[in-house]
Amino acid sequence: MSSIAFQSVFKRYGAVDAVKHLDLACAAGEMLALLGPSGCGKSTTLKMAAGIEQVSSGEIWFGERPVSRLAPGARNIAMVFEDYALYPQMTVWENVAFPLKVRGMAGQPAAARVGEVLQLLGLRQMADQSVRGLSGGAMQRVSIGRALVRDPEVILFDEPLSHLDADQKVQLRAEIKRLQKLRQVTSILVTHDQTEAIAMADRVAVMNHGVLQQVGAPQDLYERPANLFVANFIGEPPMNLMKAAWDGPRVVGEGWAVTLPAARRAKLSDGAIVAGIRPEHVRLLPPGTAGDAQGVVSYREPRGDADVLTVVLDDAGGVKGGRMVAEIPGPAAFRAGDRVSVGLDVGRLLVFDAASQTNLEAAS
Ligand SMILES: Nc1ncnc2c1ncn2[C@@H]1O[C@H](COP(=O)(O)OP(=O)(O)OP(=O)(O)O)[C@@H](O)[C@H]1O
Repeated sequence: MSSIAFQSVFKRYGAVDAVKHLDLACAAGEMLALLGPSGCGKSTTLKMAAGIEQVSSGEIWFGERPVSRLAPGARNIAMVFEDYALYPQMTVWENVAFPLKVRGMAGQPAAARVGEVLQLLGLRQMADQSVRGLSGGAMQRVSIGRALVRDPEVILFDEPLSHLDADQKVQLRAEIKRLQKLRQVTSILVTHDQTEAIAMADRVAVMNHGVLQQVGAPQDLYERPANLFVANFIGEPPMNLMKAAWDGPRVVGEGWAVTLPAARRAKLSDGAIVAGIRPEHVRLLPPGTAGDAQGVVSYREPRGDADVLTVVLDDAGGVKGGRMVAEIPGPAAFRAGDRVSVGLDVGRLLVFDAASQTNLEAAS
């Protein structure tokens, strides 16, 4: 297995800069997810690794080997596509055996490899079936088998779960992760679905408008987003991001205020800020209880084990109250129209620079 590194990679389509100065590495045996909204450049990045698209400038390395000028066939990669790309007239066995056949591998060694991969994927019983009648999940397992069978250096997964039902998604997500770890195959996964990226990848690279925003372990992105884009993109319901200002050690927002510990405040520069707090770090208390804000519940969305409540804060200090979303264990004691006191977990409050949009503490 080899590592993959994108070194100052740039891709331009006419006037469109699809990927801008990408520096990103995926370690040998790691699964790295490329995550971002439609048009952010994640598919283009994957296609450049595959050799389907050429880089405009920069280099892609597989281990010590520069590959950006190599044809796809010379890169020793396998791809798993969202639409499975199987040969419909062939059986499960024939589809998985195909990459070996085109490389001239036949007889007992090929049969043993195909058999082992089918076993690994729980496809042994279906070996002689045509792939035509299979469920989406089974078809995708066949296509994963076809990718694994020849021990590629790298597997590139392009939205592999996007056509599957919710329960098949969950199953296959775990299956892909298990196989990837078992075989220690370096993998890049492209997805627009944060749940998928977080569940499957060792690290997640978040892109927007062709620019890498942050790369890190899922928990890092969740707890220490580098900027407002990542803060807003990761997490559901999204983080509360609220215009705020400094008043000494106090962060004052629209209808709320908290005091930061002196040591923390001392490290943060002055200037216009945006404060961020995740809904699960907002507490709702009975009205009149001391809190960081007071307000009225405007909307309650039950989510089974948790409820998501939107609170319209009271005006304070001559400033119109803003909105805040809280996620609390369900069923919540509060309903739309109830007055509440709002408590913020100040240790979890993030402070972003309003102009540069960067997390002031992640940057320091
Ligand atoms: N072949 C092409 N010719 C011209 N522009 C392209 C081409 N392929 C992609 N682009 C443009 O490059 C940008 C990045 O596209 P890309 O497909 O990589 O994004 P993406 O994040 O994978 O989005 P999606 O999930 O919708 O595929 C977009 O603005 C897109 O319109």
